[in-house]
Amino acid sequence: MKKIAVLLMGCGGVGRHLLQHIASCRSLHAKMGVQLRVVGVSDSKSLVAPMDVLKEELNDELLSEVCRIKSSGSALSKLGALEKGGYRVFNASELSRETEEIAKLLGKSAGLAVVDCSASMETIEILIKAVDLGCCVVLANKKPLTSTLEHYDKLALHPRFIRHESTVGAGLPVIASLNRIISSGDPVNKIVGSLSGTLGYVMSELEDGKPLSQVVQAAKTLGYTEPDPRDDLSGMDVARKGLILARLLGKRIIMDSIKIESLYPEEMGPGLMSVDDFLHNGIVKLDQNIEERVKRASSNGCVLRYVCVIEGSSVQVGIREVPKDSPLGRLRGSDNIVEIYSRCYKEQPLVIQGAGAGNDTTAAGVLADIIDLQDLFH
Ligand SMILES: NC(=O)C1=CN([C@@H]2O[C@H](COP(=O)(O)OP(=O)(O)OC[C@H]3O[C@@H](n4cnc5c(N)ncnc54)[C@H](OP(=O)(O)O)[C@@H]3O)[C@@H](O)[C@H]2O)C=CC1
Ligand SMILES: N[C@@H](CC=O)C(=O)O
Repeated sequence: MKKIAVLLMGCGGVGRHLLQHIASCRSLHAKMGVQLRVVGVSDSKSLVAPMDVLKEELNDELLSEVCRIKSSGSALSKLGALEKGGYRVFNASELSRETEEIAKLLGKSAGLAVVDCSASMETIEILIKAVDLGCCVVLANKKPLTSTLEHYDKLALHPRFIRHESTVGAGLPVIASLNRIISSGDPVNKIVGSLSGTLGYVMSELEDGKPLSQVVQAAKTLGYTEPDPRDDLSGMDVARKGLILARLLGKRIIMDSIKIESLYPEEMGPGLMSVDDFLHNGIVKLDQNIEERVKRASSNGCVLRYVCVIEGSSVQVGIREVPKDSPLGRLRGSDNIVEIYSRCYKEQPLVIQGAGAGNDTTAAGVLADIIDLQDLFH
């Protein structure tokens, strides 16, 4: 049986679903000859790990307790250090050092998949160290790959050791499809897509006459939004996905070069308003303007979609009026659509479409990525 050791950073909606999927797929994975050993779970302030990561793992009962504690809104540290329970809890000041320690112990020997299901910039350093120590990395978090080109190059140094399918299109096989096209030498000329589950859902609900403030709240409850929904509404999350795809195509682009259209004004930005204040008081002020835009588009036989276009060395993201009866216009709910134009897919693009957000599908994408690494483990 091949054993894949997994260290999970981030135990929010996606991370918890991943742990649940790992536990519920035990017998399926056993039939495939693979066993996942969870040797660490961290949130923003603590890390829980077995006493001896070389021989032990966090059992499913403990993982279920981790999920219960985190879904109740508590910190992982609530688990307490019950040494006789066979695990240890490290605090915030020990978090990075102990994560690195586990990477050192396992990276070059049995192997380790360091999985980033946080939404943090702070994981970049530890991910780079993990790569240096021979670990594999699996990302749902888009921030590491959309940081500086220097960080990107370090993370993507060994392409066989990195998987990040869920960073674009959640569980949809966008990255895998693009990698196949790239490795066949088929030049990609253009990618057009609706890459945000949140904005797709928001735009199609607005068509049904619902106010923006209400549908954004619903998207958050459904697990589609980023922890701060302004990351979606600013277009930043889509820009990150566009940048990840463009960099995969070999384009040396940085975030500042991307033209991004925001759905809210600067004075409602993160530095100036809390998330709660924005959701309860700020966003209602935007209802009328977007309602008028939706009506204007409708009178032209169109609907609004938040579109990403990658062509040449340019990435642009913003609202477009598209015909109701077009592939983009027919998109409903949190579905994403990605059209890839290349030499082989010239007149008719390769189209990938389906659920593009949600904790379940995103975690499924992460799990498939981990299993895809199995040939690197013994
Ligand atoms: N939901 C979706 O549809 C999709 C999400 N993603 C990506 O998945 C990621 C997770 O999203 P989601 O689960 O909704 O986010 P949540 O906010 O629910 O969870 C984030 C988790 O990360 C933890 N965290 C923060 N900083 C660190 C750190 N330095 N080290 C370890 N853990 C840390 C948080 O800890 P604490 O609990 O202490 O705050 C929290 O447990 C995001 O990057 C998102 O962009 C990608 C595709 C689709
Ligand atoms: N917030 C994102 C989640 C997936 O990346 C989205 O809405 O698409």
